[in-house]
Amino acid sequence: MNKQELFENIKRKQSFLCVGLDTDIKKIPGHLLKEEDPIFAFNKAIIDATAPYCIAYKPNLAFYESMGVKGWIAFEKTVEYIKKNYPDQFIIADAKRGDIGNTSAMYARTFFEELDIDSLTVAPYMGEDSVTPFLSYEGKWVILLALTSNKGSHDFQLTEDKEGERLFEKVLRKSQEWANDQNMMYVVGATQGRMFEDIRRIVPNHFLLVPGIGAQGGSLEEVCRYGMTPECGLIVNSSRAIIYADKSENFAQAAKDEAGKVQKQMAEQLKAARIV
Ligand SMILES: O=C(O)c1cc(=O)[nH]c(=O)n1[C@@H]1O[C@H](COP(=O)(O)O)[C@@H](O)[C@H]1O
Repeated sequence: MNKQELFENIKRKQSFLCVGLDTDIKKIPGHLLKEEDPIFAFNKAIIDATAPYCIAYKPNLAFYESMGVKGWIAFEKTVEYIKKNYPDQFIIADAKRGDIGNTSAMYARTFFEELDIDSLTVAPYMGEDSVTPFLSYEGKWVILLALTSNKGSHDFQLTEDKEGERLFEKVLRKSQEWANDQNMMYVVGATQGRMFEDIRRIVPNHFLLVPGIGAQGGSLEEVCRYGMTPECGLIVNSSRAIIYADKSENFAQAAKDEAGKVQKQMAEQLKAARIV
């Protein structure tokens, strides 16, 4: 999916919500455990319930890999299900990969050839040759970690060099030598508030993947105030607050209600910015 198609989907659905499929066998409703593949059964119900309100899904690989082969199968089935039934959804494999060049090339093959997923989160800290193997796939996206939502983002990302440039700023600046706003996005946590202003000075047109609303307490309103562009430029993720809104047999309806609520707030933001 290219940038223009993504923007068209955002306008049509009046939403820039990404539902995070962080599916934990210990958190899903008990009645699903008798299903042959409980993780996939849960994801399928969540996807069917939330698809009208979102434009992207982000399965986080940690939740699947923690279950070994069974988890990997559930992940593949989930990706296939979205592609077959909701082909307008942008799929993000949240795997935070990146390694020496020939190893990154194998990760790229896994996610972009074998699974044919739209995008992958990538860690930038091994530098250019660890990122460029992901960039040779037409129509695929690298989503590079820039300023993350967690407390530990202060440990490295906010440290300054002698010239006063912070590490996340260096990541944003340097990586533009490798890619552009048609094949790279950046992760910026919703908890980072006014930092979005600094980020937009360096990357005014790139899409940002913004996790951290909902369970982590980030403010959608603040993210939009400081981070939105004329083409929206935001994909805002919420995982736990949507998929575990209710742990009874009513879980899918509760996820639908929660996604619907966030979509309404997003529609208001898009209207206020005169995007829709
Ligand atoms: O790359 C990510 O998606 C990510 C980056 C970041 O800075 N913070 C962050 O929370 N995430 C991911 O976004 C999701 C957030 O989940 P909730 O806090 O449950 O909405 C998890 O899958 C995290 O791994």
